[in-house]
Amino acid sequence: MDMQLPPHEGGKLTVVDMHTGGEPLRVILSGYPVVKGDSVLSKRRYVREHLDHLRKVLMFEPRGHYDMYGALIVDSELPEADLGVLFMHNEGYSTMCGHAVIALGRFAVDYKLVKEPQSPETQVNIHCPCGLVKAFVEYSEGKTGGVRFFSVPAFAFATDVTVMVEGFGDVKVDISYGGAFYAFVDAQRFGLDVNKSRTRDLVDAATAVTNAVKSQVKLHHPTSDDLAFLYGTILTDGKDDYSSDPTANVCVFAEAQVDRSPTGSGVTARVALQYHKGLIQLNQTRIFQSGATGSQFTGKAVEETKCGSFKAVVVEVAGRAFYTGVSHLVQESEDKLSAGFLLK
Ligand SMILES: O=C(O)[C@H]1NCC[C@@H]1O
Repeated sequence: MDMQLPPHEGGKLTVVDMHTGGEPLRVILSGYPVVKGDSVLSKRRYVREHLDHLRKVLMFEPRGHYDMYGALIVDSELPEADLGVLFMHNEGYSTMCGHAVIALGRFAVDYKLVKEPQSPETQVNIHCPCGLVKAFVEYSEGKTGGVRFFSVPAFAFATDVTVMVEGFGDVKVDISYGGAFYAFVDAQRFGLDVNKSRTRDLVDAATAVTNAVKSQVKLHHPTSDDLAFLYGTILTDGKDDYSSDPTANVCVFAEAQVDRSPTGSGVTARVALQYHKGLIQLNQTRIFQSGATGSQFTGKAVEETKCGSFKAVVVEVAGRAFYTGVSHLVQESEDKLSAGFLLK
């Protein structure tokens, strides 16, 4: 059978699809216009202002879905970076994405974005909007495997902040930064269990918290205003004291989007919070499990540092990504739904 598409007009984008712990990553291979801007952060602003229609083509139905996630590889202004990246999701463009870094580490080695791969690990420096993230990709006999990465400086922004959450009253939240800002709350506060409750109930509670924090707490980041926004809320099982057992969480980010993975930037922020509270020591590894799929990442604080006046830590996160396919996405000019749509 002929596997070519019949003749058609309109744009064509080629993508490689992957997943990390169940969370999708659609890596754009070709067909995306040149992104203007002299820094990764200014490129992020450029795509938001000029090319947002392509995010909808790539992320939304009928080619994607409500919870789709994407990565656009761009040039970086940092000499030590092997690649720059912009992340995209159902609402816009994030500043950090750990599950994507784990997938992109493999992708960069497999698609030869780094010079000579080294065994047992190949280093890939990925310039994310939040800063330079160093990833180490297992590499043996021509095959890539698991990936660990070192985060940008991560810090507890505020703990035990009381916010008024619609439908739930006063709720105490912690706010922490792991390349993006998250609010953290024990799911028990809402009578929920991150491993067992219906996803819809977890989403409703987390979204109410996100809305409350966004309207009641002013965030700031020492290096850039572009980083000073709340990306989402992470509901946890409350098991923050050190244990060799896994601790579970569910991350609801962007426009009520649910992460299937344990959330790399969320693990980073949660480790920074646990370290700040004296619940874990440097180099004590914890296992973080997704309440959504049961997939796991490990995380540990490896070094104390500073971010502006905040006491911060560098966090190492590790996980594994897999390829799921390669696709040519086309837009037929007569297709009225071609621009993309979402069902809420
Ligand atoms: O792993 C992460 O950090 C990301 N996954 C989706 C939401 C976050 O950006």
